[in-house]
Amino acid sequence: MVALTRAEAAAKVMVALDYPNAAAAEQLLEQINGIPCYIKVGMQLYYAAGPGFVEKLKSRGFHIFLDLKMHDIPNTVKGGASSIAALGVDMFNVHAAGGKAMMEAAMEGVSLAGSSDNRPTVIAVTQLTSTSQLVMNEEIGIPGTVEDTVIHYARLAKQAGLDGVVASPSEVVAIKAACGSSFQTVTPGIRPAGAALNDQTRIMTPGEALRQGTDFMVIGRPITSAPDPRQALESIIEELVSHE
Ligand SMILES: O=C(O)c1cc(=O)[nH]c(=O)n1[C@@H]1O[C@H](COP(=O)(O)O)[C@@H](O)[C@H]1O
Repeated sequence: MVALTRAEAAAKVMVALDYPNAAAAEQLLEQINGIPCYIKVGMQLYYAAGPGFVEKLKSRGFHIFLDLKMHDIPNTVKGGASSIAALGVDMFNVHAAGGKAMMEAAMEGVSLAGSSDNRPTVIAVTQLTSTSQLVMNEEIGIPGTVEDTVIHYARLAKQAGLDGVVASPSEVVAIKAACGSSFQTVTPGIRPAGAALNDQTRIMTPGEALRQGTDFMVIGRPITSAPDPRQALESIIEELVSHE
């Protein structure tokens, strides 16, 4: 595997700013100031701080993944995607479970918002990384293996014209085999060795995830709940740089 520079490793990490307000998010951004990682804004922060906060982060040069996981009828998702694309974020997501027509509508919404040259990357959530095989089969009612479901959703997302999927790192190799190496994989469920699992079930360490060939790793609490978030992020980057 080709060794990563520190900047390349940092650019693979998407720090999840799961905070209740802009002030708390700003505090974390201050702590990790100067580290060239991606920033993920999810529903907790977006619903509290709004589009203005996202635009502010963009104007300060951050790469933003806006994680609102849209899942609705195609017309509504088209409108939502158009509004998100107009914000100028770099990436956003929808749920693959909404189906192909819904995902195609998301792409249509993006094209309504502007030129295809600088459009956001659009990805589809497959099976949430908090979902175990048992829960998927017995509670949600989807038969088969999690990997089969993830691959089914990934193929559907590709057919709809999306750029990639959100999945667990354990599914990356199969996704790339099914959809091609340029089909992007964004993987939450990342836990450095010894870190608390919290509500995640399909997990891997940063180094293992890198070895699977993931494009981006979404990491929240292992950084944001650490006593020293900057040091936690630095040590994840170090693990990626030194991983063989
Ligand atoms: O779309 C996501 O980002 C996402 C999909 C998924 O399947 N699992 C998942 O954990 N996420 C997000 O990734 C982040 C993971 O956070 P931590 O579990 O704290 O590292 C959270 O912000 C989740 O909302």
